[in-house]
Parts: sequence; structure tokens; C-alpha cells
Amino acid sequence: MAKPISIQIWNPRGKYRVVSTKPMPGSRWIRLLTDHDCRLEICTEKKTILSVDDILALIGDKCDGVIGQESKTGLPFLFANSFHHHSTHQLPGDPLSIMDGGRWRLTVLTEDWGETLFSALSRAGGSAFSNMAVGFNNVDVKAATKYGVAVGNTPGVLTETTAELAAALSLAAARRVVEADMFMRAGLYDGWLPHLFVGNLLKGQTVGVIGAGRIGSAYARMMIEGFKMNLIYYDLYQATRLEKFVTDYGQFLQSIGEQLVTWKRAATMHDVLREADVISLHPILDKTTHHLINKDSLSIMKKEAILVNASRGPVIDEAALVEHLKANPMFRVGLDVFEEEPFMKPGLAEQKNTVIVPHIASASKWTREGMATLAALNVLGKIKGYPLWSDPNRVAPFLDENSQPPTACPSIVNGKQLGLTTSKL
Ligand SMILES: NC(=O)c1ccc[n+]([C@@H]2O[C@H](COP(=O)([O-])OP(=O)(O)OC[C@H]3O[C@@H](n4cnc5c(N)ncnc54)[C@H](O)[C@@H]3O)[C@@H](O)[C@H]2O)c1
Ligand SMILES: O=C(O)[C@H](O)CO
Repeated sequence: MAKPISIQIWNPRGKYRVVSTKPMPGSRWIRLLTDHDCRLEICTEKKTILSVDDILALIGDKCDGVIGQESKTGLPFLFANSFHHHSTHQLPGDPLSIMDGGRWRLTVLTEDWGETLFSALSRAGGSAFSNMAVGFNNVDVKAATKYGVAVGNTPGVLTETTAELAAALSLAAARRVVEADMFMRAGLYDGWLPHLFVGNLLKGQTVGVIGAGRIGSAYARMMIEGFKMNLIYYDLYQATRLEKFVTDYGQFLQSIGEQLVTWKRAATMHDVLREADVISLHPILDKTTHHLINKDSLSIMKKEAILVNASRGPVIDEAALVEHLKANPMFRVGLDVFEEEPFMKPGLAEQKNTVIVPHIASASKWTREGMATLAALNVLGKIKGYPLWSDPNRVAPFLDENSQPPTACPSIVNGKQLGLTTSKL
């Protein structure tokens, strides 16, 4: 077992022991737990990723609930959590393995919430775990359910913040903002030139969205309202509200004498790749979306297309992307996530046609504090036996600093499997 690691303790006499594997932004989440009789232990260890042994040491003999972090892109439960039946992209080998220089090696890139940790939490008397994230590809939900542990996540509070970063990456890539900034800082500018950093105009072009869920739909709206782009999207489900929005918005534009905007639901992802000028990826990461963008799919995209990824790194085959960027200098990408965070595939950083940021899509103050609050309330709610909140996307009542949050768990992904009741509120 790993040595005990550094811990900050709040409300030492609290009846329920809750552990957070990282300090989280804001203080409301701490108050909410300690005001409800929780002894809170926050791991302040500098390590970015805690090992299973570290977390076992944190759980100890008595622990009622844990707040964990997805921290970095996680492959481990790609297969276990897949709720979709169509599989067009099979990863060869063990799901815990990753290709490295021609060999498969074991990798743990994230807190590894599987059988070992959930059985330990259950033995310690715990029944609650929440990720401080909406994605939960680092969690083996089946194992959690087997041990009676609720798994929380934090939807609703990061939708707009994440979509805004995807829009920022789209714009920065289209207008070559980073390249131009570096040029300026290097003192290379010696006067206006007709050909200097010519990029792509977005107005009237087609935006493609793959995974038109909460974030994908919010991003689509931003690009349509902001830049009057037409939409083509691919999702396993119809995005009815998004379609209606584009229809209504198009009619509004026509009524004021401007050009219509249109939408199309593509029958295949390849239709989006062929037709769109800017493509943004927003699906969950599971076996159906692993390496969705690979050598073949890149080859059918327009030579001057822009590809944005603020979902999960392994949705793109990053090595294939590097080759594509080298061969197609006018093809540009905006990346918030990487296949093996915190690393980038060799060659990516050297390519001028990339805009790369370190997994900051949800990093606005309001969102990060809200994520901490929701994660804490998922754990508190389960410990207290509160029901599930009826609509995990409607989280505003939990985020109002001036009132007590509802007595419900904001978002538990395995609530049904655990037979938890739903709040009437
Ligand atoms: N970069 C970041 O910091 C950051 C922040 C928030 C979320 N995320 C990622 O974004 C993901 C999406 O978040 P969300 O809140 O919009 O989730 P969501 O569940 O609302 O949307 C995901 C959509 O992907 C679709 N989908 C699933 N499999 C697909 C497939 N094979 N092809 C096409 N579409 C498919 C689903 O039907 C759904 O509509 C999260 O799971 C998370 O991994 C990243
Ligand atoms: O899934 C998530 O929520 C992100 O990756 C972190 O914001």
C-alpha cells in the first residue's frame, strides 16, 4: 500500500467521512458538506494523478463517499461503459493497453475507478462517488453498481463554457490567430501585406457537429448565430430542439432580408466530414467513438477544413492527425484534448496549423465552482438518502449561492440500476 499522502481536514468531528482526491475551486462545496455533518478530507498531494494504491490509502477503513477527478483522458473503461450496440471502430488488444512504438503497453492516464476501488469503498461503508466532470469514461459504472455505489457526474453547468472554448478554437484556427500572435511576438512584422496570414471566412460556410448532445448543440448554436453558418450534424439520435432552433432562426433571418441558414442531419459521419468546412467533435468517448477520426476519415475531409476537438483525445487517432497536418498545411486543428494526456504525439507541437490548449474547455470560474458544488451534492445526497433530481440538465437550483440546494442528488448516472427514486421537484 502507498504511504499516506498529504491531507487537509475540515470539520474533524463530522459523522460522515467524505474524501476529495483533489482540492476543487470555490468554498461553497466545502461549506455544503461540513454544514451537513461531513468530515471532509481533501488530498493536497501535488501528484496530478493518484494511483489506485494512493486512493485505497485515502479510502481507508471508513469512508462514506469520494469525490474524484477524471483529470486526464481515460481509456480504461471505454469498453465497459459502452451503452451503444453498433461498433464500427474496434480497438485491437486489451482495453487497458495503448500502442506505443509498435508495442502494446499498459497505461493508466486517469484516476482508475474500477473494481478494486469500488469494492474497497463498499467495504469501508461507502455508497457514493462523484466525478468532478460530465464525462465518466474513467469510471467502471458496472463495477460501481455491483458494489452498490452511486456514480455522479456534473452535466448542465459546463455546457456553454465548453462550447465557447470549442468556438474559440474554431475561430483561432480559421483566422490563424496563434500563428499570427507568435509571428508578432517574434518581431517579424514589418508592415501590412496582402498575403499575410490569410485564413478562412466562416460566414455562409457549413459547420459540422459530430455528437449533437448538450455541448455539440450549444456549439452549433454559437456558430450559427454568431457566424450565420449552415449546419450538418451526425448523432445516433435526432437533435430535435437544435433542428427547430435553426429552422426558426433561418426564418427570422429571412424576415429581416438576410440569407437563410439551414440544417441537415447526416445519415453517416462521413457525410459530415465530406461537406463541412469546420467540424467539431462532441461525442462521449466509448468504443464507438474511439479513433472516430483516423487516416481514412481525415482523407475525405476538405483540404482546407478545420477540425476541433474538445471532447476526449482518443476520439482522434493523433498520430494519423500529425501525418495529415504535415501533408496538408491548409488543414487546421484546434485541440483541447489529447490521446495520451498530458503528452502529445510526436510532431504535433511543431505543426503551425494547430491551436493547442491544455484541457481547459470547462475552465471558467463559474463552471468550475459549479462542478465542485454538483459533485459534492451528488455525494452528500446519496449519503443522506435523497432522491435523484428529475432533470440533471436543469441544475440552476443547486447553484444559487443565496439559497439552500434542493434535497436531491443532481446527477447520478447509475441511479436507475441502483433502484434510486426520483424527486418530484
Ligand atoms: N474538454 C473538456 O474539458 C470537456 C468538457 C466537458 C465535456 N467534455 C466531453 O464532452 C462529452 C460530451 O458532453 P455532453 O455534455 O455534450 O454529453 P451528451 O451526452 O449531452 O452528448 C454526447 C452526444 O454524443 C452522441 N454520441 C454517442 N456516440 C456517438 C457516436 N458513435 N457518433 C456520434 N455521436 C455519438 C450522443 O448520442 C450524444 O448526443 C463528454 O462525455 C466529455 O467526454 C469535455
Ligand atoms: O468531462 C469533463 O467534464 C471535462 O473533461 C472536464 O471538464
